[in-house]
Amino acid sequence: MFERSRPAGDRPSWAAARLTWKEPVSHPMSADPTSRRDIPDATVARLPEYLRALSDAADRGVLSVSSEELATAAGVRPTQLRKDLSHLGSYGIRGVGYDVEHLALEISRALGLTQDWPVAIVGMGNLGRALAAYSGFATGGFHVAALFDEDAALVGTRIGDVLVEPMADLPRLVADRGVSIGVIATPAGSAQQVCDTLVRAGVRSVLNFAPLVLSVPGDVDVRRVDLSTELHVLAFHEQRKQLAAGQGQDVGHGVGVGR
Ligand SMILES: NC(=O)c1ccc[n+]([C@@H]2O[C@H](COP(=O)([O-])OP(=O)(O)OC[C@H]3O[C@@H](n4cnc5c(N)ncnc54)[C@H](O)[C@@H]3O)[C@@H](O)[C@H]2O)c1
Repeated sequence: MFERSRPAGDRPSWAAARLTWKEPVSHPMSADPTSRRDIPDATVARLPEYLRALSDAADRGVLSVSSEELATAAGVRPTQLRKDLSHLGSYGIRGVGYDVEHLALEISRALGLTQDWPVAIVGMGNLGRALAAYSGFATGGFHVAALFDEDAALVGTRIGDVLVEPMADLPRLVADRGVSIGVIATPAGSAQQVCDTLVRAGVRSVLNFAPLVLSVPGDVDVRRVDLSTELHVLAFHEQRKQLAAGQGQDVGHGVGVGR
């Protein structure tokens, strides 16, 4: 159970809180922004889950949470949570726990979500259109700044307020709109070429939905999202459970190399 609460709705919105948040002068990370590099990658990977749990708590009007409550909501051990949050300089208060809003803002700041991130999406097919229309981007400081496709029939159409632009205009629009993150939603066959175009235009962070490993210069970060991989892992565990229950069966599917 979460400890203290106030009525949902009687709190500033996350967006408003993000905009009005002021760094405490004495905070270790405000004194030296480069110290954020000391947060281990595994901790960084768990921070979004903590933020989601805190956001859920705030939506219910909860003011403070214990490390046990937050750990349970995020699906980690309390010791792991405390260790992760110690990298942010957040130790909570004994008997009170963590202030939900303050911790959410600290995590948002550590993740870089307190600033605006213009995103460009390339490939306006089924997936690209769904991503472009996804309103959840805006809550993290991300906004869809540009959309691109090579298909002349799609260029000039709109998804929400944003026009689909031709690939030839990508370098200029990426520069003009300060795009910092590129999303690749093209078929695998064109993803490397699209990635090269984004990188040449100055993009240094790429979210790749196409099923292939991209080659990029050392200063470019690539994250790959692959639902098939997640399903494969689930299938593995499901198979284990079935075998343990004595009902395993091989229905003769080939190995899934043709994603
Ligand atoms: N990661 C995941 O979990 C996941 C889920 C679904 C789809 N996908 C992948 O996402 C990609 C898109 O899937 P989809 O169903 O939207 O495909 P789609 O065929 O509907 O759309 C692809 C779009 O990319 C455009 N395109 C192709 N080459 C291009 C290029 N060189 N420059 C600019 N635009 C180009 C096409 O004109 C088309 O509009 C595929 O690689 C697919 O495998 C990944």
